[in-house]
Amino acid sequence: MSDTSIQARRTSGRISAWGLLFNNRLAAAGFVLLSILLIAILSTPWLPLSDPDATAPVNRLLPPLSEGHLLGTDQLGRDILSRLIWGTRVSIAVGFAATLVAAILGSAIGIMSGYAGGRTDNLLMRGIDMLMAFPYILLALAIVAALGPGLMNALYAIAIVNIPFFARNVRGITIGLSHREFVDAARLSGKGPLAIILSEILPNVLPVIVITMSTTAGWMILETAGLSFLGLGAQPPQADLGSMLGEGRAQLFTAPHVSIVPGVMIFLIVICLNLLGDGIRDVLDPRLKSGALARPGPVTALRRDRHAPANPHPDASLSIVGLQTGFEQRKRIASAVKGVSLYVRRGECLGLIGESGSGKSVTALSVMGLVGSPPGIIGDGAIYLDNEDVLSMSEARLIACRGKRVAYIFQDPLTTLHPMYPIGKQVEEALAAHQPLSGKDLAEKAIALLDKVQIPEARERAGHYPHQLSGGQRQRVGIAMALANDPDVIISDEPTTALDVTVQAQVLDLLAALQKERGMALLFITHDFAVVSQICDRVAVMKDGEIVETGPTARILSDPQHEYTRRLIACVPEIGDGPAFLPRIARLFDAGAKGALS
Ligand SMILES: Nc1ncnc2c1ncn2[C@@H]1O[C@H](COP(=O)(O)OP(=O)(O)OP(=O)(O)O)[C@@H](O)[C@H]1O
Repeated sequence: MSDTSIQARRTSGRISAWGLLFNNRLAAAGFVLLSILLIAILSTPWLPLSDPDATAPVNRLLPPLSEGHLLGTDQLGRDILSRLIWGTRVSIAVGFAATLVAAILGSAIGIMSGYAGGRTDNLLMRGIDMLMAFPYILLALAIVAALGPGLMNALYAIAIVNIPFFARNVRGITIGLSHREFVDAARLSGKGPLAIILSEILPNVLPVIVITMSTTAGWMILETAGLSFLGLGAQPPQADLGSMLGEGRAQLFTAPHVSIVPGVMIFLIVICLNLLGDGIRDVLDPRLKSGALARPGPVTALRRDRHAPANPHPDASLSIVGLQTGFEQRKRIASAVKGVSLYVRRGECLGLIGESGSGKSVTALSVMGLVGSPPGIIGDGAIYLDNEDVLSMSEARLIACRGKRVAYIFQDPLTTLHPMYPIGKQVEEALAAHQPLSGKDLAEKAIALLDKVQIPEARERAGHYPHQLSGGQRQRVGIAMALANDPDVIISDEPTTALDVTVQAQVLDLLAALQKERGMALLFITHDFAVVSQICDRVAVMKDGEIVETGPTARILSDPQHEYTRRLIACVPEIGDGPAFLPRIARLFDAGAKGALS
């Protein structure tokens, strides 16, 4: 099934959500078992069960499978099956109600606290801290002791002790959300705090609340059973799973079934809820489903039947031949790179240009096995570094090549630099990964590198954190880290896209100068022909996972052969274009679309 059809089915309604849920077999098993249980407890009044509270001393402690008593009887001769089903009904109702109360109150406190901040946050969170300062079961006992034993009071106690859990979770997420741009945009549009909370914050925290509820409901049922077990919840003769367990305790050795039966039921309910909770989390978080949050393997997975074509450019620093990389989606593989071949020689800069989603980054990441697996997989082709087949290297050797023979510079250094370490330390780390340096030598070399990439007052700046630098300076740090081990190949993935034009020009000049000075091969990914013309010797144009045209930059610019290349070049505005620029682009793309349809 394709990406879009999963997405379409997901947004079109419940079928896709059910499909995703049932894709997780354990969650599906939990769902089916729980549904059977819910149907049984909802139809309890109409089931042919004997009175759960009717005692019959002559029939006391009958074993399971006795006549008329499928699960036997307890110490007062009451039918265990009947008490079990009535008791499960009570336990689930109390557990779910407590979960709902805790979720509503806890989430409301969390959202208010996280959104308002300041004194409100302080006040609410100190209250929550006080609740958390007691061991929760002691707190529940104290609440029941104050309110008096009984199921309703047990429900209040369990709900209250679980409020902090929801409040803390939701507050953390709300703090993150309330500083996001879409919330600022809502403020600017004139929405009040309540409207922002309801329309912007709540929809974003709701999946987290539902996930937390589904994973804590089992706990709440256990806690309710615990209070009843201690005689503080359900009061005789009413049955719930905890009180049945407590009553069976005295017969644990003479008639173990009296306590084993409710014990097994508690176990089943809790395990089913937890499995279902995992499934719900998968449904609500598409990243989990696609494996994007799974811990990726150290190198991209390779298809076993991959065939490695010979290297047509053995003299090139980097040569990619017929590379195919895709992403596993359920039972099929969605191709992102479909047989790409390119090469870069020493001292040369190759521009890889194409529109968003054409597969440039996946091609670049495939070189060092950095496409996350799952779901990424290299299906075919070969990658040669100085004529050595990278995809046949051992995992350890490939990892050792990262940063040493091939280094990357990414688009947004604010996301790739560690926010908690000074930049000097981060450059030192890049150096120490491949060089036996330490102490002062390491620090001096890091400062020299920062100086090399023209960070002003490098010695002082080395102690600064990424957030204290401008975008251009951060990208210079990224370049310094890439240069740290004198790699043969640098792959830079849209390194200037996040920068304004003047800083972009400075960073490009720096990169070009360093590349020529050190004789490195540079694979420069961009979607901007203006940038290509400034820095690249040759250019490869990529569209829909394939290279459609390649050649020297000057030739491609003056005489593009492919329609798509022409359109990309036309996207570069020229001085004097004026208002005619946008209609010209629109006409070109209309013509392209018609061509594609005909
Ligand atoms: N983890 C993933 N799972 C599934 N598909 C993915 C994943 N990562 C990338 N893709 C798909 O691979 C294709 C190529 O993506 P890629 O990031 O290489 O594009 P790009 O040309 O670098 O675009 P941009 O210029 O926007 O960065 C896209 O269709 C994208 O949806």
